[in-house]
Amino acid sequence: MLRSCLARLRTLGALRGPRGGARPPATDTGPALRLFSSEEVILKDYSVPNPSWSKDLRLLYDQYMKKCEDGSWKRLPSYRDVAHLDSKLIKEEQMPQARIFIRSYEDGLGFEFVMFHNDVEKKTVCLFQGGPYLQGLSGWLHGGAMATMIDITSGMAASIGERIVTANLNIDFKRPVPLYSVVVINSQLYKAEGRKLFVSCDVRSVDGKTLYAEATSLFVKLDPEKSST
Ligand SMILES: CCCCCCCCCC(=O)SCCNC(=O)CCNC(=O)[C@H](O)C(C)(C)COP(=O)(O)OP(=O)(O)OC[C@H]1O[C@@H](n2cnc3c(N)ncnc32)[C@H](O)[C@@H]1OP(=O)(O)O
Repeated sequence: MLRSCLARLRTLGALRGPRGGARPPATDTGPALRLFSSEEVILKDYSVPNPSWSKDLRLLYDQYMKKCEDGSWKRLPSYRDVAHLDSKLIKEEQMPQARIFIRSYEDGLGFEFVMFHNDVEKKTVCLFQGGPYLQGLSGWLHGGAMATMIDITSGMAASIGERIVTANLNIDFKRPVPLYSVVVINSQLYKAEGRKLFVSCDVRSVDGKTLYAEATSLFVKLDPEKSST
């Protein structure tokens, strides 16, 4: 039953959620996507403010929500469980505990972020605050955590709603990122060539003055004719 409902929602695009639009109601848990009124399946959208968000993150969030008002930018909702439900690669009943790892920490401990997408400019911006469980060297964010966020943000710039994978990711780490600080990840699709999507990305401080990292990446659209396993 759930599978058929999800398939229907996928067709309607509902699982990708309300991209942008009206500002979500400010609640402790954030707005939820109710799949069916008759079923207890509610997906919580995590890309809205929670009490762990710093002032910097909230201010930037408000600035980008303003940019959404004319429709040029859309806030991208983010769910904990949707990817595996929405994937044709695995069967959800085989991996009931699977979750998206960047959403698997409790509020404030891991990856706090929200993404905004501009479809005309092919840009995705991620406002990211790294929590204490992402520590690498003392007091700094682990480079792998940064790489994860660069990957996901670049992937969104490459293609929203299509089945793509990262084929190649090159990162120059320029400065260590202090734990708990907010950074702005700017990514842009600059070339599409057949199934290949090329994205550039940089990571900067909130004031834009500090360049933390630069990256380029290649995403490849999965070929439905080929087996991915
Ligand atoms: C909805 C938005 C989602 C946003 C988030 C997305 C982020 C996802 C983050 C991930 O964690 S993805 C998981 C990590 N990545 C993988 O597991 C990918 C594993 N690799 C593969 O599955 C395959 O190698 C791949 C699909 C990338 C390519 O295999 P295919 O057999 O489909 O294609 P093929 O090998 O024919 O390559 C297609 C083109 O890409 C090129 N290519 C593939 N891999 C490349 C590579 N590594 N470097 C450069 N070019 C590469 C390849 O040369 C070729 O170019 P041409 O068309 O010009 O001939």
